[in-house]
Amino acid sequence: MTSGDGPTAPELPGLPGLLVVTAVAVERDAVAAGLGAAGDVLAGGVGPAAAAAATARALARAEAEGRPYGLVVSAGIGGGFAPDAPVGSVAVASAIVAADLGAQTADGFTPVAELGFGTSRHVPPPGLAKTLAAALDAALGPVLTVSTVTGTAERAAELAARHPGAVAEAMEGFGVAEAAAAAGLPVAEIRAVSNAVGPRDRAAWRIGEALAALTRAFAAVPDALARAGTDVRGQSTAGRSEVEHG
Ligand SMILES: O=C(O)c1cccc(C(=O)CC[C@H]2O[C@@H](n3cnc4c(=O)[nH]cnc43)[C@H](O)[C@@H]2O)c1
Repeated sequence: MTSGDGPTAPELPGLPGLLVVTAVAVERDAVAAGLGAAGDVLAGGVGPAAAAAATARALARAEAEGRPYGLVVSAGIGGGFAPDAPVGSVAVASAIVAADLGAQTADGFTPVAELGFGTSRHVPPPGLAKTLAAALDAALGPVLTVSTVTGTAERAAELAARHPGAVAEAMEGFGVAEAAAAAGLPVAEIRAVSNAVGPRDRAAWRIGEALAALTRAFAAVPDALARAGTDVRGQSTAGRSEVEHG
């Protein structure tokens, strides 16, 4: 269900709920079309800061209302690293990495953790990530969070070299993960690939194809979560978020 559509699933006390956070409304609707009543879907805005703020607010509100979530998933379209994640495919994060959070000097890039401040990486439960990837026929690897969409082959090569095995980049995962971590909740990230990470060619983005892949992927998520032993149920009382974007 989408956040704000009112009660669509029975309240199941004691079972943790699923919150999926997308950037914009078309992604939210694509996820909700696949997921049905198995979770709440919120469009929280583009970029890590908007995503973190919207996620934190939704989690705090649910907790205050006595219906805490048990799992948070960042989802939407994203750029795919060749050859593992071609356009139209799905990527699941083995790690959610803030790829441009740190310091850039003539000697190169230093992640924020190496500077002694916080972390630039969140790791979803490994069994959950593996099970999701298998069920969704998805590439499994680090998914990078960037504040600036990669637009050159040089930058794509730099990111791939710094993050071996990276399968995708997007702009919200790390923000969602920071909010989930602050609430003590596990996080996952699922991206449907709309474009290749590389030289900017906005006309070549296949957004419709990626949104269709997102819907198909989320139709398989409830079974995958059950298989992974992550027992989540749709919340019945989520109100419309005041932080809806799209
Ligand atoms: O065309 C541009 O220059 C441009 C600049 C900033 C943002 C955009 C967007 O369209 C927002 C991207 C939106 O979709 C996700 N996304 C999709 N592909 C990528 C990618 O290759 N790299 C990073 N993010 C991507 C992202 O999560 C945003 O929500 C366009």
